[in-house]
Amino acid sequence: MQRDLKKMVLEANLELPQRELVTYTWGNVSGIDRERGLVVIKPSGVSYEAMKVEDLVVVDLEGNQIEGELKPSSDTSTHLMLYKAFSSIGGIVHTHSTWATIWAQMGKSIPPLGTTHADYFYGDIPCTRKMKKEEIEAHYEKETAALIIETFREIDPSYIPGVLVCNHGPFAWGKDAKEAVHNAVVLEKIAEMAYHTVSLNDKTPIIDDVLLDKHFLRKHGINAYYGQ
Ligand SMILES: O=C(CO)[C@@H](O)[C@@H](O)COP(=O)(O)O
Repeated sequence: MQRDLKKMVLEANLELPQRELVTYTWGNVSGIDRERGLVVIKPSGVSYEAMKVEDLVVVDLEGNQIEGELKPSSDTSTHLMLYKAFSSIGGIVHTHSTWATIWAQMGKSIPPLGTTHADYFYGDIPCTRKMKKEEIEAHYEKETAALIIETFREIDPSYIPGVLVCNHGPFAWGKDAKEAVHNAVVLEKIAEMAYHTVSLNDKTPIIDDVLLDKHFLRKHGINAYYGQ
């Protein structure tokens, strides 16, 4: 497995505590080598402070362990199903970051209330429906992915690079593990600002489509002109 992919996935995992998106061993980041059909993911339950590149686990898209001595993240099945369903993504992160988890526990999608949101998410950051008892009792991690895929039936994941799993927490993604964590950091900041905005004025207007278009498309559209 390419060492540079492993290095990126390690650095992305280490950024979770650095950005205060996780506590203890919560959360996980993976990255995919689509040419080889292999995924690098964090080992389960290992402290970030002690994590080394050789601790990372490599699995194929069926979940067979290809490299690594440790057990892969307990959320590995969720990551694998999302890679299969969303062909445009190259990295996935799951956290229990405080403000995004508050919205997930409320079971509420985050509406676009400002241009910060519009710069990264082309509309609501959706919250999934509640998971049914029988789904929880089945293969929980696969059912979590199925819930996200169901929520994105009509949504292009490259326009909305994140989701809130009801009663659980956020997942975010990007073209690679580094961008997935960037989107997770932004999702958390948007969740915090939206929470306070709605607390101050629960009738706060969502932004007009024209402003949503302006901000999202100047960064992500075919005629994007943001940055160098
Ligand atoms: O969300 C959860 C559990 O719901 C995970 O973030 C957390 O337990 C981390 O698990 P792993 O260490 O990745 O197996």
